Amino acid sequence: MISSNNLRFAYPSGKSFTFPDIHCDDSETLLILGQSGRGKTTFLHLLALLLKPESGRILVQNQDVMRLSASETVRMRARNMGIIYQKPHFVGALSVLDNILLANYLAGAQQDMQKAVQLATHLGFADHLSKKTTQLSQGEQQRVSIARALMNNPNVILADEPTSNLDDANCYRVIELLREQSAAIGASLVVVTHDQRLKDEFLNQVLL
Ligand SMILES: Nc1ncnc2c1ncn2[C@@H]1O[C@H](COP(=O)(O)OP(=O)(O)OP(=O)(O)O)[C@@H](O)[C@H]1O
Repeated sequence: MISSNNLRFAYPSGKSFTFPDIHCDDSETLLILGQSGRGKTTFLHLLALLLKPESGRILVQNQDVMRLSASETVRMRARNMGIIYQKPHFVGALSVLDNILLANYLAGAQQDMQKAVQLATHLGFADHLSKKTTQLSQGEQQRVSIARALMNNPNVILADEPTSNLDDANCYRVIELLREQSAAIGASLVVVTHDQRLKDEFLNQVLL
């Protein structure tokens, strides 16, 4: 589960935000909708513990993560959170497979080749595992991002605009995969987006 209360944040430039409280239980989904510039990525980066709020509280698996030290925060993120960034941030020199296995390495876990191949097969890019990520289409890269985010069976999956550059067919396919995969491991799935196509796809929604 993940929840936030009274989160406030300000960039050094002065732009400041007060975010609505959210709560997403294990196996539940939450859509955070907002137009461009409303602070969706900022909110997701706060939930992902990549930014520190001015005030407020974030609970992950009922643990107050604001109390963690810097190294505990890094460990908590790597082991318990699967993050699908707006831009995938792959390591260009590595193969698709090694980019996925990197998630295990960063979490200090054993590399699970079998799981990587299983996910790639399920997500439909097993034929591309030895390619470089730049050789893949945007839709394929999005699916690689999802596989990477799932490698450590996270408690929480956070996805930033996972469908924004995809055509309708790929948009619904990616959302279905995200929902299906997070349900399979009992994770909370939080999606931030401006993509109005997702409005009817999620029961729980918050507007920014
Ligand atoms: N590092 C930063 N320093 C200063 N201001 C920033 C920084 N990052 C974002 N902002 C500002 O904060 C506001 C919200 O940005 P954010 O990326 O969170 O919005 P968003 O809703 O995700 O937008 P989009 O849908 O266009 O990606 C914008 O006005 C942006 O210019």
